[in-house]
Amino acid sequence: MKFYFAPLEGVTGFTYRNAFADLFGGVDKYYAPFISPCVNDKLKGKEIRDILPENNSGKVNLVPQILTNRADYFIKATKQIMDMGYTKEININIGCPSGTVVAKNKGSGFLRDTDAMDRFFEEIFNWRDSDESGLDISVKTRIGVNDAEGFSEIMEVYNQYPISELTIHPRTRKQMYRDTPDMKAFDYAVKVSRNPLCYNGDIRTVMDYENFAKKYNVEAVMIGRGLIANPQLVNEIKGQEKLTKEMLKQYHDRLYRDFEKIMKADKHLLFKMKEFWNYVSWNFEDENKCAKLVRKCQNLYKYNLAVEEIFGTMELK
Ligand SMILES: Cc1cc2nc3c(=O)[nH]c(=O)nc-3n(C[C@H](O)[C@H](O)[C@H](O)COP(=O)(O)O)c2cc1C
Repeated sequence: MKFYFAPLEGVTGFTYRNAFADLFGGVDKYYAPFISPCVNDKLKGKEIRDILPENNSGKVNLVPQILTNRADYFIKATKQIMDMGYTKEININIGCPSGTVVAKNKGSGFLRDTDAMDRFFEEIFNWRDSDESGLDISVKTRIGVNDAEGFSEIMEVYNQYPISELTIHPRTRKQMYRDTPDMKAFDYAVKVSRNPLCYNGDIRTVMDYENFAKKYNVEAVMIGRGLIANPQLVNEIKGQEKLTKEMLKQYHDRLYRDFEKIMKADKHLLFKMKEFWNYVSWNFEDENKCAKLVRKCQNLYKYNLAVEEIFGTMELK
């Protein structure tokens, strides 16, 4: 099985990925949060900062991701990204459920128009084949907008193109991150997909992974929140030691130091670290108390006291 780190916009940026790869690793590929190209000729500044090779450690096997429903924007952005050295694989985001994205028929909003998807893929694969670059084009998708009824039509579109890997997060846009993944829809994809599949969704523990792997014979799984919460998860799956408080403390301190260097104001650092605890508190026996201790901090002084209390007095599950 291959293991991929899912992209989480605002969370798994380069600072985060570099620290993770140094301290834990074990992941075959890291998918970068989406870049959304627009009418401009070039992606600039903030749009590409996250994937600049100089910002990404050599330990991070990074796959850039593009969010668009326009073949011309995709091709233009991909050429620029390939010039930066990313010539192996580009991923297309057809899953983002955010309101502003869906309103523009992008991300999971694209799923409501399978004819438009078909035209988009035809154009980009024609370009890819004529370019002879050998670039792999992979896709990360949800299973529908309001329900999964149109999923067979969506799969029909994917099946017409040589997508190098189709990652399925079996939720609809409407579900956002609620409920459980729709494994019936995933079963259907396993049955009909002509392209290699990767599963994504709610793998948070070794047991979750083992239950999945017992049942499915896919080549890869992509893990997001579970791996942010427990950075040792993939290593544990591979039989290494369980996450310890010391590992978690080291990870915390590294991220704190690295974010401190690039954040302009204390409140930004505080926000970033609170976000980290949104996930990491899952590991603690009393996860609600842990989350609350951090959430109520109004400044870095109080935050540091709270972290000291957590690591000093609270135990992992
Ligand atoms: C805050 C947040 C940001 C996300 N950003 C992206 C993104 O940029 N691109 C993408 O394909 N998916 C994005 N996702 C979806 C995740 O990659 C993943 O599909 C989802 O969290 C389900 O997997 P998990 O249960 O392993 O976390 C995001 C999810 C969250 C919660």
